[in-house]
Amino acid sequence: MGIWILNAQTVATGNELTKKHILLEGNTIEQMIEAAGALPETAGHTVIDAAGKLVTPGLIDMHVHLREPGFEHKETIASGTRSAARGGFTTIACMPNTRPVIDTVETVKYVLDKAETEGIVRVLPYGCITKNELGRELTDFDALKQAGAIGFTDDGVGVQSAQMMKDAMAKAASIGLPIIAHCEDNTLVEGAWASEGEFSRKHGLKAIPNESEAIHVGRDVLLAEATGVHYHVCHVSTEQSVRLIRHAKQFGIKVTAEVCPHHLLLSDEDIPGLDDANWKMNPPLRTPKDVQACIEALLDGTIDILVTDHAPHSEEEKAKGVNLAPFGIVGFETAFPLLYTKFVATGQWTLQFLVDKMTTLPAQVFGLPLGTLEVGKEADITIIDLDTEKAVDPAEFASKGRNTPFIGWNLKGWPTHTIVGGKVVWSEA
Ligand SMILES: NC(=O)N[C@@H](CC(=O)O)C(=O)O
Ligand SMILES: [Zn+2]
Ligand SMILES: [Zn+2]
Repeated sequence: MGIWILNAQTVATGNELTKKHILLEGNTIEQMIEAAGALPETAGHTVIDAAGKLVTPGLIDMHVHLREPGFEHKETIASGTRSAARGGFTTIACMPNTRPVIDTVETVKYVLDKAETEGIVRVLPYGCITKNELGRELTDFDALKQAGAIGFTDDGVGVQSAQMMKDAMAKAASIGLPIIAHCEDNTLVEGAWASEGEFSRKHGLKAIPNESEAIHVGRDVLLAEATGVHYHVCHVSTEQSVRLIRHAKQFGIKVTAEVCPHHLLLSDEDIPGLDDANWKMNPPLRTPKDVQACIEALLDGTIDILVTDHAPHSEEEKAKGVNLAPFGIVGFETAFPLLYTKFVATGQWTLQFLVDKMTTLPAQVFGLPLGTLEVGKEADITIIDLDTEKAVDPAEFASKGRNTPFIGWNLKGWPTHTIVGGKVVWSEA
């Protein structure tokens, strides 16, 4: 018994949609037929009527924090994957800044086992670049790869030593896995949480300059050139980083990059004040000029993909005030509606552009056999209601985290069904 998705509106080119009936059997897409004339014979199958809805390849998020092991009060693999599914994501790649960090075979296996038993979407773990993310000693890349790590990153902190980064890149290149870099020079950011801009000036705050990010990007593209590694830049947020990535790509350096919805939709000038830590994230919200540069970079392909950097924290932690609260905001359950409403519904992006940046392109960048709607491929599918407008209400989140600056935003583009390997893992109640 399979699943027939009837009258699915799939993305053709631009904003054009093609109506199809799609049959899922086992874990694969078995048939896709033009929806014209009589309906297919559906007896013996589950039927989902997708009339009027958008049907896309399952969304892929290559930068998320699931917090397990160690920070289960913030999120677990169970709650995090439910949050992902509710946001339409079928595959997520999780960062290793847990406790313990994911720097051993055992911890990689722990995450994969938990994902298998308690998760509801595909979970791909990254391993640490350095032991304990301390920047002093490389982890065992061969062993971590063997255990299932899909790349290496010390996300949460930048690798401060150029020599350490170069060694990491050389090793990663030799085993064909990417380095995913959180770009941040610690000597330039100490004690600050807001970026250099109107907001920090107005409030007399010590500020994080754009160079703190871009210095690492500039250093690392040179090291990537020298080592031949696939180098992927995390959460790009500055005009300077964009410029360096664009330049590196022109020279044929194997660099790819990601950007988060919040760095495309919010600037430092939107931060309402000093009493809400839901506006505190790393990298910080930058100036309107940086926001514009990131949007342009996504449009011209300098930035390859969209990610959420879903970073849940508890309400108690975020209530400590802007100076003490941890950096980070949740992202799974608002990403698609935010981007659809603000960029596609306003006519700035095509639907195809948005969907590609969240499906086909992340799969391509990381070499995953996912991200397309084709017969014979994995039946990972997201069904989305593009019409119903609803306000963001964190109380409805499946995530344990409620830390979002987008509370109350009226959005369209809410997922209604998330299908992983031919199974409906989440659907709207
Ligand atoms: N993005 C954040 O603000 N926080 C992330 C760390 C990170 O992605 O660097 C976290 O782990 O909370
Ligand atoms: Zn980071
Ligand atoms: Zn992160």
